[in-house]
Amino acid sequence: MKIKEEEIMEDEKPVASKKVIIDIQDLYKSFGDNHVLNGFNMQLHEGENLVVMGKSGSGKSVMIKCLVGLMKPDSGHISVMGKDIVTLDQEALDIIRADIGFLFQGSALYDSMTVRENLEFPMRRHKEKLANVKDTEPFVLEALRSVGLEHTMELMPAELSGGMKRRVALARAIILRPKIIFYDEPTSGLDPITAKEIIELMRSIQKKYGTSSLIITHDVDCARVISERMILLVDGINYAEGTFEELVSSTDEKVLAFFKK
Ligand SMILES: Nc1ncnc2c1ncn2[C@@H]1O[C@H](COP(=O)(O)OP(=O)(O)OP(=O)(O)O)[C@@H](O)[C@H]1O
Repeated sequence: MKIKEEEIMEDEKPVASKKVIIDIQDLYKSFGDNHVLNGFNMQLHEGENLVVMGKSGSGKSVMIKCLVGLMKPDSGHISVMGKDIVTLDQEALDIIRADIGFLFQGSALYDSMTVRENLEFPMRRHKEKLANVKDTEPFVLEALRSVGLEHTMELMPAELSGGMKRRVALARAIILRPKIIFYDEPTSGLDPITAKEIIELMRSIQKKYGTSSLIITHDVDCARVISERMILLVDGINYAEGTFEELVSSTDEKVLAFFKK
């Protein structure tokens, strides 16, 4: 039986046929003689979990900074949700950033603020996105509920375990209902069981909110479970791309080096 394209549900479409939400073309960035990005390319599709792996110092943070407009590339094209990041002014960048959730390495909660205040922080920063919202509490509660921590609203970060802090940071990343989430080493510093719980939460959040995720990780187990596609950043380029299974069965030494424990 022949199925018409429009009969295929959006989330059943193969990744490559989904809409591109981030497009990086031919990105170059050097610091003096240190040529960090040498023509890097990357596409993130709507609803996709894309893992980028690269060894320490390979330029992952530089790439993310260029992506959110914190750093200007030497050359190349970066489009996020259809907007040309390199040419946007501050105000336009802020509007784009309100649609991006960040889970920073090590959670990065403000120690002097309660869980509630930590979650309210991005809401205050991006007031324009929530112009009609008078009461922040339903947002805070819903985000905390998504990570199973609604009872921690009035606690201080010091009263939480490492895994709970990471969950609160995840709740903060989704509070503005972003279209894209950047995860920077989401499982670093966690024991394997807690790391697994965080990965499960990332999956459930993607299902619930339909977000697209860009995940920077060194954690091979995390990459295996979460990625639909992977890009290996080596020598400043997207050296290899494919599913976990495709890359792990590669015969290329530089590719295999990522999967050796
Ligand atoms: N502002 C800067 N000025 C000069 N050099 C920089 C700057 N930012 C980054 N670099 C250099 O760019 C290279 C890539 O750094 P980057 O932080 O992107 O690596 P990374 O892949 O994120 O590493 P890690 O996994 O350790 O966080 C490094 O050699 C770093 O010294």
